[in-house]
Amino acid sequence: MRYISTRGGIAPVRFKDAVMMGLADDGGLLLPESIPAFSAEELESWRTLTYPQLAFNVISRFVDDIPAADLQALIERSYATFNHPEVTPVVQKDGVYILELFHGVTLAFKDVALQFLGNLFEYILHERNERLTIVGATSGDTGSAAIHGVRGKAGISIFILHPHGKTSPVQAQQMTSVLDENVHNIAADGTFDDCQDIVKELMGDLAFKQKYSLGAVNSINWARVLAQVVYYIYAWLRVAEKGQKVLFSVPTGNFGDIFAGYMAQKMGLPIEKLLLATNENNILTRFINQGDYSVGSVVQTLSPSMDIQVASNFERYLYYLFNQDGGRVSAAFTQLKTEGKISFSNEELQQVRQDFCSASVGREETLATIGRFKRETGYLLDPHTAVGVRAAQQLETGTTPVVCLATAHPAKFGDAVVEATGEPVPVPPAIAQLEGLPTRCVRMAADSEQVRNFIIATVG
Ligand SMILES: Cc1ncc(COP(=O)(O)O)c(C=O)c1O
Ligand SMILES: N[C@@H](CCOP(=O)(O)O)C(=O)O
Repeated sequence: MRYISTRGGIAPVRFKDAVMMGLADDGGLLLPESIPAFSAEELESWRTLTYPQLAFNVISRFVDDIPAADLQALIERSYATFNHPEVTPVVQKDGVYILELFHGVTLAFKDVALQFLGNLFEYILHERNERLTIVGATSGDTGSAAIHGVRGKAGISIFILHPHGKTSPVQAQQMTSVLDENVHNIAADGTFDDCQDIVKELMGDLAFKQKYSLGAVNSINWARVLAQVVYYIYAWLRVAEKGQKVLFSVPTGNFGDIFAGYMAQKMGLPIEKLLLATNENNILTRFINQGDYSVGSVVQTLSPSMDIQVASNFERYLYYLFNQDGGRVSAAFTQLKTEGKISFSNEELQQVRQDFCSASVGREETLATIGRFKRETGYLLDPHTAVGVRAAQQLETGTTPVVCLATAHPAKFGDAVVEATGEPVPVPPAIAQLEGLPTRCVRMAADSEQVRNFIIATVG
């Protein structure tokens, strides 16, 4: 399988090179040259597979430069760290299915892909005898999952930028209490979008990227999206009958998670609709419902990991929306830079509404959903998941099974959950043990030159 850029400006690369390249060298995002499909019969034959077995079946279709036995071992090692035998179990509550994606080491869905990516990096670096300097941006969850995916690994240094004071206290503690020598946290005075811009700018400086062997852990890295495709299929196998269509509700920020669902659908998974749920940072909801893709300011909400305006993976979707025309994608991003918006034709917007539906859920509705769900089912939702659940409950779905992605454990966002329920949140050991741990973090302006100099001074 070869990978191409959404902007059409690079020669195709193979999987391992795509993983190491992260952001495509022409500034675009990497995608497989073609999408491997599965049949309804094949899907049926996967019903009895364990999560790692299914992951191998799906991921191996996109990878032809790692021997099967090595890939299988790598996948098994990645999911052995999860504290649930099913890895991503599905539970049924109040008429919807909840796909629990928070049983990994840092209690958020990011662990599903970042345990895999950490092991993949280690494998490729060992094979090539190379080093890697990871530069990543986080609104709270990617950072801790990436740090836990690569902490202590030989040949890897990791620099994670988060917006100072804008993550939950648990998220900040999870990142900054990791004191391994290869881990460097930067608290930037700005928003997640500022942090993501810095990462893209540094990765876009090809001389710097090459000299310091920069790598990406954000979902700009194709391997992140690929690993996330698996749990859509896993969930479908648990809730649907042969051929039955399912609706997935996806709390959305950077568009990586819902794009993985879009890929699963393109591979052949019977998906009725992907419901894109946003908090008050609702640019993508405005886009889907009104065709208005104009960038606003990031606002702080109860679901801080979704406090994002410019979603990086939206570019991957645009590539398909624009009939795989890299020139049109480049033009769209030039327009975004100069005018702060992207314009679409009526036909394109019609297609968007076939692919997605969308709703934005505000603070009061999020709190009310967590409170009501707890009272009526005894189940605690985190604020991100609550956005997806509320969005789904507003829809007329008839007999279509609805799967809501539970993207984080509620204890990561204790303040919001206490405000919603009036009760303390049971704290899992992974969070309880963080209390009082020493931390290390450098605070800096959201300025790419300062970050660049810090990286140079640190890795030498
Ligand atoms: C808990 C949680 N929910 C939802 C999201 C949104 O996912 P995505 O950025 O892939 O759209 C994030 C951040 O990525 C998150 O950390
Ligand atoms: N919500 C994310 C933001 C980064 O998203 P990614 O999927 O592109 O890594 C976070 O928690 O950091």
